[in-house]
Amino acid sequence: MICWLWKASDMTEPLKVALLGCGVVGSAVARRLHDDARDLAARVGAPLQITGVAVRDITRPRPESGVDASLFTTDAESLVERADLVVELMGGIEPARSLLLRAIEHGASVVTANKALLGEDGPQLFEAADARGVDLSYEAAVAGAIPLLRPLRESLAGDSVRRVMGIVNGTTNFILDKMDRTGAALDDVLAEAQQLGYAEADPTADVEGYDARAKAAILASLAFHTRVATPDVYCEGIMGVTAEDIRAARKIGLVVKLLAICERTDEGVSARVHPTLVPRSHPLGSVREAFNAVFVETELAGQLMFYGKGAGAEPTASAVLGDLVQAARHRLDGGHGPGESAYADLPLLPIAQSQTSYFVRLDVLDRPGVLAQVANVLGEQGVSIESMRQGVRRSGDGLAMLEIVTHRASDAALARTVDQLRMLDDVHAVTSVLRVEGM
Ligand SMILES: NC(=O)C1=CN([C@@H]2O[C@H](COP(=O)(O)OP(=O)(O)OC[C@H]3O[C@@H](n4cnc5c(N)ncnc54)[C@H](O)[C@@H]3O)[C@@H](O)[C@H]2O)C=CC1
Ligand SMILES: N[C@@H](CC=O)C(=O)O
Ligand code: NA
Repeated sequence: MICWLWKASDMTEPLKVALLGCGVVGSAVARRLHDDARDLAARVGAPLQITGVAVRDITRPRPESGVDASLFTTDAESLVERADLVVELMGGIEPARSLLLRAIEHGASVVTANKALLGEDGPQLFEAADARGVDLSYEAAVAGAIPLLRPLRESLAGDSVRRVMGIVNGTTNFILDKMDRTGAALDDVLAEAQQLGYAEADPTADVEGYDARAKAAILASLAFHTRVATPDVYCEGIMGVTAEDIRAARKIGLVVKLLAICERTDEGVSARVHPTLVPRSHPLGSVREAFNAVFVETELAGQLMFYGKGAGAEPTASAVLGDLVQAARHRLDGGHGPGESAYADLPLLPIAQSQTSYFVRLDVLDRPGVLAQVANVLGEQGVSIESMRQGVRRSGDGLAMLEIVTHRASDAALARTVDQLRMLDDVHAVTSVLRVEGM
């Protein structure tokens, strides 16, 4: 027999929850608030009552959300003024920012999954939440369901993070993984990712790396106690990754992943997002489909790995609801969680100072002395060669293909090297330059 410890008489007044947006994630959150109301109330100590859901069109039926049609409204402003807890799942910058600020001003704790907004305007929102003494929580904004931000904010608060490196965009991982396994074209795979609900409404944010860039800004800010905004993050998306790059990488045991890499060195902190080659044997190399995985390296804990679903309605709803329950508990206790921590204020380093290995592919004239010329250019720039391999092109055009993997070098040295290689008469084209990590 199931014995419920919770009784209606134990409960305080319901906490009023306003939901902003009822799309992929919003409707999954609403559905769980409805279906799991009893459990959630027992965990919080008070029922969570949806008092309204802001949508653009109240006439559209949304049976999947389980929300009573009378609760849909287009008047988001007055909805947030009456709420104890506001969950923003509209996405975009405006009106999400104004609505969250308005909610905070009226004393509500807020939960959001909106990395675009946090990456752009996190400090303004944090300052408002700190000043009002309310929670601003956003676990779903980075790596969806994976508990990652709370560990960085709370569990690792006594440690020093040196590096955060991972796959934080499910759509691009889905695309790159599918291209790797099937040789399919990027556009076909993207359409599938959109159908599965992984891609942003405008998938440019995924494929150009902007989504991962905003997440990298959030991660670097939390990890290094330093404000890092989206424009501070170097960003290259996956649109330039060709089937040929993927095939060439496969031949030498590497796989292409879009990585967000946040590092702390003696000089400062850096954050970058770019397609990266990693060994197939590396834990990030075996992350499939839309899964996310993030490595965190700290001084005391050493290496930690976080893995799970970074996108999709229900996984994202899990993180949103976790934040909501925590904010509701704080509300009942009269306290709030940690606010922004940016005390370290470390210098932000340009991409030119980043150190990594590189994979460079060239089409060269197939004649004696070419290898020596190429090796000479790398040597002059202080870029050391890890391996060099020559392949034959099938086209019979007198060209050979040269693939070089370097040891770690600065981005600036590599850029100079590529410029010099392009100037050699025997180099027909530099067809690919990709960074390599985890070797
Ligand atoms: N879909 C996913 O897997 C994940 C999404 N997120 C984030 O969650 C948020 C929501 O994403 P989705 O649910 O996927 O987007 P969506 O596009 O499915 O849903 C957003 C909803 O908000 C509504 N909306 C937009 N502006 C509005 C306004 N001014 N007033 C009323 N309603 C408005 C839209 O009509 C739409 O129904 C975004 O910030 C996104 O970045 C975060 C992690 C994963
Ligand atoms: N479009 C994003 C959704 C989650 O943030 C992704 O693909 O990871
Ligand atoms: Na998360």
